[in-house]
Amino acid sequence: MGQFLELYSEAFSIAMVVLLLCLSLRILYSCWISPTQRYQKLRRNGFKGPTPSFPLGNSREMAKKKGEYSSLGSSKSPGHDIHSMVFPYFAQWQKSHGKVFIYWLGTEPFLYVADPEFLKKMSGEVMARSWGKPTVFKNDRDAMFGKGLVMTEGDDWVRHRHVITPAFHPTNLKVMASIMVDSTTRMLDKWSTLINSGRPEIDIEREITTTAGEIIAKTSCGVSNESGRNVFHKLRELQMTLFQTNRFVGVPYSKFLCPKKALEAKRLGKEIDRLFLSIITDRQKTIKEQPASNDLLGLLLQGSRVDGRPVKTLTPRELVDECKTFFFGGHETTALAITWTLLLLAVHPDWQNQLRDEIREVVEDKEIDVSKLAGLKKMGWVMNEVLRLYPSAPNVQRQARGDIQVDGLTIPNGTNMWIDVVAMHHDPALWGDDVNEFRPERFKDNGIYGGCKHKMGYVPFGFGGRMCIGRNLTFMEYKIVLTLILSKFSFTLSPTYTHSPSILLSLRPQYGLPLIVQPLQTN
Ligand code: HEM
Repeated sequence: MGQFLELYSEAFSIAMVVLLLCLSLRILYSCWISPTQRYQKLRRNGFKGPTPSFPLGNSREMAKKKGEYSSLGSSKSPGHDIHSMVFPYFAQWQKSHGKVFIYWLGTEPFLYVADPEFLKKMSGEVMARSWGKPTVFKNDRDAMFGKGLVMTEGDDWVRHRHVITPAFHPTNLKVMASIMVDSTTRMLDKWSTLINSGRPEIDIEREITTTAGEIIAKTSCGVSNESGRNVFHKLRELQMTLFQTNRFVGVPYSKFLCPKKALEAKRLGKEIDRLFLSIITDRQKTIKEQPASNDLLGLLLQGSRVDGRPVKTLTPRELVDECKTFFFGGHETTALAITWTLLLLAVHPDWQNQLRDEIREVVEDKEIDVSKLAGLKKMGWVMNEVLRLYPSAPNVQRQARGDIQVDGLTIPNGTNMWIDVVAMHHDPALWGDDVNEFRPERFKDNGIYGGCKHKMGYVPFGFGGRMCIGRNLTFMEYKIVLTLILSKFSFTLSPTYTHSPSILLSLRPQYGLPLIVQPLQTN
């Protein structure tokens, strides 16, 4: 017996040593050998960039530059030259390495691209289904997007996009207009009450974000007030948890460096999944009895039934991820586009008046008729110009799923891409000397490219086959919300506003947007 125990403990010790050795080799490989090999391959291919240190890559330098900006960057008056405010490290590196270079988040190489011609050639080499999304972000944001459309790849992406695209058809979106009108009207009634009680200063960012959250809760999966608010709060909490202490993206095993954050994100993610799953199963149960509902989830559920029988499309688990994707991707981006618009209109009262005149002409003081929204041309230019100066989605990401050739250079398989939308939208070489001025009329005769010298230089909704699927929903919501606000109120910038655009996944005003709001004088 004693001999057996001795043999057993010897075998156990050997197994432990082998296990530790394997673990150390694995850590050594992921932290050192693999990144060094990739670094050398990129350099051999002619890609330069700031020198990384392992295992943090360039993250420390980025955090330092960001910190320097935070102590200097904000100002009282809104200047629109924001690239060096939001991405001070990229602005600095561009000076020494040009518009295409490699930088490192932890041990992950990122190809930085702010050159539209390079972007055109690179995207011309790859079909939409063959693009990947950076694995580091997929892992980091799993609780938020799961395997929803934003993060899927290959055949799965084709299937998801194929099933979801019809739901965003303008005919389906039209019936959502009344939800948008109702939610906005409720918000404006609240503004009237605030103004009447002597409080005309309103935090517009918070108001618009809440209303857009309510709109997306109803238009995406038909959830109204209480359950919608619940999901909305949980998603918001999750976003804060994930992005406020986001120092170690790309660093191997960084989950273990911030275990509290990782556990909290997991807990919130599971709670949100449970809420959505119960909404979806309830809807599936009632789909036979109830008439078709017109929200996105209802359309996806109807699409998955032919002659009353289910056909192979999206599973309940996949629908949960899509609902999360619509909910998150759909409300904040649109809310911020409206928020930045109200800032710009507050400092350009001439444009406030021009839009009001246009609304009077096109909508004629009647109830909003969706078919007339296309007639709000100037409002369209304003939206394009706002998304140029303050793109809600400040970057677009990809990952190479095979070697890509561009101008004789090889971008190796696995390289991540970071397309700097803010840089291209603020590049005087593409837009001219007035690049940092608010001039909506630049979109008047120049269509959706606004006179940009290169068609890939204006990409607020991304590019190629993976371009934003929700843009028509945004156009409609933007025009409805703005029409209702401008028809009732005028507004100016509050002296308490501090201009500090910053990134928390989306581009937002760091200290909110306080405006002084007044009811319009009726004649
Ligand atoms: C101002 C509003 C919006 C902006 C600026 C915006 C921006 C973007 C951008 C830049 C992308 C990435 C495109 C690419 O990778 O090339 C994207 C993708 C996506 N957006 Fe939007 N978006 C907005 C509104 C919406 C709305 C309202 C929804 C849905 C309700 C939505 C759902 C999605 C989805 C599902 C994708 C992934 C598409 C795919 O990979 O196939 N977005 N959006």
